[in-house]
Amino acid sequence: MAILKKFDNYEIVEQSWKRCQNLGLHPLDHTKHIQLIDQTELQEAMKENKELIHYTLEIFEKLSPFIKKTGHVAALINASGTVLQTGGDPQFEANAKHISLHIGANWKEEYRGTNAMGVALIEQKPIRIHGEQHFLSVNHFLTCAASPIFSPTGELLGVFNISGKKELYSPHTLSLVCMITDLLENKFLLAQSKREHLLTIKELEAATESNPHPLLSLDKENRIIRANRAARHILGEDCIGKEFKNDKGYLTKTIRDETNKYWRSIALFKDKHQPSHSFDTIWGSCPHIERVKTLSKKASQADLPVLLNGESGTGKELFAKAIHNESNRSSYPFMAVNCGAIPDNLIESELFGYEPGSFTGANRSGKKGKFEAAQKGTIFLDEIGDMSLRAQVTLLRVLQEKEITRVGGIKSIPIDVRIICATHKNLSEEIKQGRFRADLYFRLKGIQILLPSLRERTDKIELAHKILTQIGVSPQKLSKQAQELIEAYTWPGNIRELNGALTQASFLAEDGEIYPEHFQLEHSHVNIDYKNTAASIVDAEINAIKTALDVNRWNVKKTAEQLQISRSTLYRKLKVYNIEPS
Ligand SMILES: Nc1ncnc2c1ncn2[C@@H]1O[C@H](COP(=O)(O)OP(=O)(O)OP(=O)(O)O)[C@@H](O)[C@H]1O
Repeated sequence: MAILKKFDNYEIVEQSWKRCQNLGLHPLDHTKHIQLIDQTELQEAMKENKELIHYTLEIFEKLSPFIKKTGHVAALINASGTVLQTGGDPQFEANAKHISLHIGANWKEEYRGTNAMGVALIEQKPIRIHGEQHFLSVNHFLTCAASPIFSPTGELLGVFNISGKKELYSPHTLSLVCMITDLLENKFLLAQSKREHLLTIKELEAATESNPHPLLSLDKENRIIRANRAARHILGEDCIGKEFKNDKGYLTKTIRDETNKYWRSIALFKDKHQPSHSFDTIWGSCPHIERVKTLSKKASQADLPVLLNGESGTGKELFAKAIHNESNRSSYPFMAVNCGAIPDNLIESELFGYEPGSFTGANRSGKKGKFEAAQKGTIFLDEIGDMSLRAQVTLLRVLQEKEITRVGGIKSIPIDVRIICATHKNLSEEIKQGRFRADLYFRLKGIQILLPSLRERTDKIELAHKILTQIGVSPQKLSKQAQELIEAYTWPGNIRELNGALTQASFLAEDGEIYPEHFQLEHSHVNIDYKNTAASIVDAEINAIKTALDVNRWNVKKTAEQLQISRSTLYRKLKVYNIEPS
C-alpha cells in the first residue's frame, strides 16, 4: 500500500482498499465479482432515472467533441452503481468494455474494487482515483475522476465520471467533472422548481469559488423546498424544509417568481446595497412610460391618495416607492401591505395592530399595525381590489376618521399617513359587480395612474439590455433572434417576467450568447407573425450552414471561418438544428 501514499487522497483510498480486502476481492481477479444486470432490470433502471439520463445526454452531446479528442470516456452510474450511459472516444470505449465499463455493469466498490465511481458513491464527494490507486490491477492503466449528483432535496442520484488512460492525467478533469455535476443538479432544480420562488444568493464570503451559483427555491411560507449543493453548503446540509431566514444579510436575486403575489409579498430579500427607488431607477424611454413618470412626479408633490392601475409586474410597487421617496414624507417609513394575501380575519390586526392578549396566537406584548408603523410616511395597499368587503368597511372608517383603534384596545390613535393603492383589477367594473365599495373607491382614487403593460411598450429591448447589465451580463450577448423573440412575445407577466426570463436565459447560456432556446416561455403567448418570421430566419440559417459545410467538406474550422462565427457557436448550431453529415 506504500504506493498509495504519494497521493493526497491517501486516507480515503487506504480505507477503500481495506474494505475491498475485507470483502474478499483480489487485485488480480477482476472477473470474479463482475455484476451485470439483465435487460429487464436495466430497462427498469433506465425508466427510474429517465430525467437524469436525459440531462446527462444533453451534456454528453456538448462534451463529446472534447472527450473524443482527448481520448476519454464519460460514464453515468445510478445510486446503486449501475452504469446507465457511456460516451466518448470510440477507441477508448472499446478498451473500457474489456474492463466492464459499459452500460448495465455495476461499478460499486464491492464489485469493481477501489474506483472513482464506487468511492464517490460511498464518500458522497468528488474523488480522483489514479493508476495504481485502483484496487484491481486490470484498472491500473486508468485515471478517473468522479463526482456525485444530488437531487435538489439532497438525495444521492448517481455519479458522473470521466476516465482516460493514466498518461492523459490532467488536474482539470476533476474540476470538469464537478462543473458537470453542478450543471446537472441545476438542470434538475430549474426543471422541478418551475412554480416556486427561485433565488440565487449573489455574494457571500462562504460561497465557494468552484460553485458560484447557489440556487434555492422557496414555498409560500418561505420554506426551502430545494437547494443545490452550493446553497446547501452555505445554508447547511439540513436546510431543506427550514425557513429561509436572511439573517446573515445575503444578497439575493429572484430568478423566477411565478407572479404569485403571495411570494412577492415576502419582500425580505432585497439587495441591501441597491440604490433606493427613485424615478431614475424606473427604466424605459417609451413615450407611454415617460408620460406616466411625469404624472407620478407631480403626484409625489401633492400629498393626495394615489391609485396605481396596471397588470401584474408592470412596476406598480416601484412607482409607489418612487412617489414616496420623492415626496415630503420620504424620511418617514414606506410600509407595503399585500391586501390580497392577508386572511380576512387578520386584516384588522395587520393594519391596526392589537393590544396584549387580544386573541389566541397573538404576540403577548401586543403589536403595532401597518398604519401606526407608517406614521408620517406612506402606506402602500397593494392588490386593494382583492380586499374583502368587510375589510373595505374598516378601511373606509379609518380614512374618514383619520384614526385607528388597535384590536382589543379602546384608545384612538391619530394617523397621519399618505395612502397609495394599487390593483390590476378594473375597480369601476368591480363596483358594478358589487365587489368593491364605491365610497371607498372615491376616497382612494385621488390621482389615478395607469401603467402600460410591457407588450404595449416600444422600449422592450432597451429594458432587456438594462436588465442584463444589472445581472452582470453584457447586452451584446443578446442575439438578434432573442431580441426578435422579446419583441414578439406578449409578456403576460410584464417586466417581472422579462426579468426572470432573462436571468434564467443568461444562466442557461452559460456566459455565451443568449438565443431563443435559452428562454423558457409559453409558446402560446408568442405573436403568430413572429412564428413565421422566426421559422424563415431559422430555415435561412440552416441552409447557409449546410451549404458552407458542403463547400468545405465538413471541415468545421473552415466552415466557421466562412460563416464568420466561432467554432463553438457552429457546434452548438449543429446540435440545435440537428445537422449531421448525410
Ligand atoms: N420601469 C421599470 N424599470 C425597472 N424595473 C422595473 C420597471 N417596472 C417594473 N420593474 C421591475 O419589475 C418587477 C415587478 O415590479 P413591481 O413589483 O413594481 O410590479 P407590480 O406591478 O407591483 O406587480 P404586482 O401587481 O404583481 O404586485 C420588479 O422587479 C421591478 O423592479
